[in-house]
Amino acid sequence: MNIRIGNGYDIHKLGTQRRLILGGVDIPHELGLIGHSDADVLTHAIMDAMLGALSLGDIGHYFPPDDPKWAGADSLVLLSQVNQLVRSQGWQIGNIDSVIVAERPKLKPHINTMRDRLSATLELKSDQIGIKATTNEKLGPVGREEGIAAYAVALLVRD
Ligand SMILES: Nc1ccn([C@@H]2O[C@H](COP(=O)(O)O)[C@@H](O)[C@H]2O)c(=O)n1
Ligand SMILES: C[C@@]1(CO)OP(=O)(O)OP(=O)(O)OC[C@H]1O
Repeated sequence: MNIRIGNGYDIHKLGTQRRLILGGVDIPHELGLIGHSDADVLTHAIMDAMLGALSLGDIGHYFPPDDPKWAGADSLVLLSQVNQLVRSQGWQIGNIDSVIVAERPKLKPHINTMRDRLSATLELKSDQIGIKATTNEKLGPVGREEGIAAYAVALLVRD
């Protein structure tokens, strides 16, 4: 059995007139994440963890932020493409774990929906995806609600 591990990180600024999408879930909040795509930091961190596990580069390589094709992109569509890439090389996902760092809003009520969306996209059982939320205890840019960050690790396995 071959095993590979990867990690991913992303952060986006918060602003008005934007939706807050995390793990493919549209979360009601007065601020949303700013980006070229839908700025779903959790999904971006997970993609980078999967790519990193196989030394396949990062999401900017596959979905360049200056390519108009990805303007407003649904990150779950991009995640599906990364999933196909990983599986096409004979790898399966053992599990993914992640943490979202956000001062507000309270994410706990949305975590299971995020796990359902992500596991459906990745063809996994929802218990193969861990998602936690924590505040940054009001410290730094995330603590000042200037942005939201996410970290992820992915374990890939192959016979
Ligand atoms: N945006 C967030 C942040 C945190 N939570 C939940 O609250 C718990 C305590 O967070 P601390 O940062 O104060 O340690 C955390 O374990 C999460 O369950 C949340 O739902 N949304
Ligand atoms: C997926 C992409 C596509 O533009 O999303 P962005 O919203 O630009 O987000 P970022 O995490 O800065 O870079 C990744 C990009 O490849």
